[in-house]
Amino acid sequence: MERPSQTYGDEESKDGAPVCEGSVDDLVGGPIFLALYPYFLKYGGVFKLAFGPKVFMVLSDPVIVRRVLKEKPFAFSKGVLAEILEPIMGQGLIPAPYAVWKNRRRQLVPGFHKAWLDHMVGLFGDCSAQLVKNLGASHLTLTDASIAAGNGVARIDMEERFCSVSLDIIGLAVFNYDFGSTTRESPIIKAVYTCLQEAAHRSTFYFPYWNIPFMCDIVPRQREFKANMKLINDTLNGLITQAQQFEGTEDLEELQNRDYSKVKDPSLLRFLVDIRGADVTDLQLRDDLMTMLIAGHETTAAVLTWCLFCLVRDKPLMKKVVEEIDSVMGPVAEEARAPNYEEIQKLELVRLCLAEALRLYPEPPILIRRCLEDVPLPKGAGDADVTLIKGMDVFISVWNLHRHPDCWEEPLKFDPFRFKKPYSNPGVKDWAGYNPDLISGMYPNEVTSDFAFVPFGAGARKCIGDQARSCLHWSPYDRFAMLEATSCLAMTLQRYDFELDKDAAEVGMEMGATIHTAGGLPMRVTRRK
Ligand code: HEM
Repeated sequence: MERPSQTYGDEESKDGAPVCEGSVDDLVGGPIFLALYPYFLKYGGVFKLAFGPKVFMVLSDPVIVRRVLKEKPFAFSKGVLAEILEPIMGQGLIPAPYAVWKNRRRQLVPGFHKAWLDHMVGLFGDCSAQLVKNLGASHLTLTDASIAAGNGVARIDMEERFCSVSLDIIGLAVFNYDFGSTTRESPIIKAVYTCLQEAAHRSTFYFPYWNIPFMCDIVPRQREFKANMKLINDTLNGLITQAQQFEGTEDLEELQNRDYSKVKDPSLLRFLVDIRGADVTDLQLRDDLMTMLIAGHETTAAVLTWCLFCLVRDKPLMKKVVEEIDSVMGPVAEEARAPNYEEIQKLELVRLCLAEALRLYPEPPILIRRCLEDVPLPKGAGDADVTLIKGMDVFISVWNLHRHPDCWEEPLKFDPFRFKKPYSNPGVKDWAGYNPDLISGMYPNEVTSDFAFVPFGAGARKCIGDQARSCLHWSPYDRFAMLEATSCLAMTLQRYDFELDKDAAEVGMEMGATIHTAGGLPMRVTRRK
């Protein structure tokens, strides 16, 4: 990426980073990660964004991201993100400070062990089968004549469907609670969504008015937030109390080797109650569960939605994907059939398409940190000597990194086959490039790409839904999120053909807007013959 020298910082700052004065129109008119992309192209992989009283360091270079996530993970807190999420997730794993995080992570990771994930593959299949069945039932909204003729076309918002199925999965997996959201609307689901919207609202406000005690009682949206949080907390506390009524074993090896097909409650909550040390409070358990619920469903729904969006716009690629599904799972049958663990391993192209969707449309698109100490940065693709100063707020733009013109050939093109070819660029100092030989298991990651591809984060605080080494007998395929997404996408595409229903949706999404702002993903759905 070539930058004219005069644009390399309008003004040098004490930390050595080029300074970019953000324009109000750019930064408040849409999602901030989109506004940062043109600034990245102009200022490079590290620059300081000054916007009114706020200042953020924006990082979009693989070598620099490696320093922050992998080499110095404990030199940073979650900063602004922790402040926004604390009222919802408390001291859950995502916002938790290091001292709390280290104990909780040690307790939670063994829960994602092989025997449990094997069992989860069955759960992914059951919930996706419900989705597939409901897509079929959607034909009932058409006239009887068109159904009878067997050529009914249903118009369905697939983003909403994928959100429902991933919510049902996470509810059952984490606390054995059936949201049943693919079939009905429940007050608890509404409460969860309203709280998430409130978190998004708070992230755009400069003054945290909700921290003023009486404001929570007089501002209607804050009153609603309080009521919703009470509903969620009462439900989670009820589930924790219920789980505690049964005596379980505390032996980790025994727990990790049990036959889950014979276990009445196979949830993560049950595991945590069985294994928990005397020092873990009910409040900490609640925070952990709430964090899983939020972290584990919209992310998966987003990758499924974007992947389907990209595939419907590339018919030859879609054909190849469907051929792979048919060859691995057999021809379309009357009843939807879920892929088993071995079949998911064979669905390579499906997985690479999901990975490519995560590259182009990462969720979350930005990772937020605050420096707890001064951290000097390597140069990467730039030539400035930059130090992150203690107290500084940092945005790691995964969006920019995944579209970095120095790290990817044709970065804006949806091409899952790119992950099969090596790529290197000596212009990015100390970057080892992309090496497909390093793929072990499901799909490329930060190791394969030397930190140019980090959809699940990296280092100590990497996503727990992408954690493979959770027990003695682990396999590189033991990754909750990708097993779930692969199973769900394969089952959906095995049964239905999809076409985008509205030009408007296409235009909105093409601009990179979030799916929500583009009005979901309206699709015309027809049953495959
Ligand atoms: C495709 C799906 C998913 C994506 C793209 C994704 C992405 C991420 C990313 C980027 C992070 C790192 C955040 C940071 O460094 O600031 C993260 C953390 C986390 N994710 Fe996921 N996630 C997914 C699915 C899941 C699932 C299914 C679960 C739970 C079952 C989960 C639970 C968590 C937790 C607990 C953390 C915090 C880890 C820690 O700080 O130790 N995620 N996720």
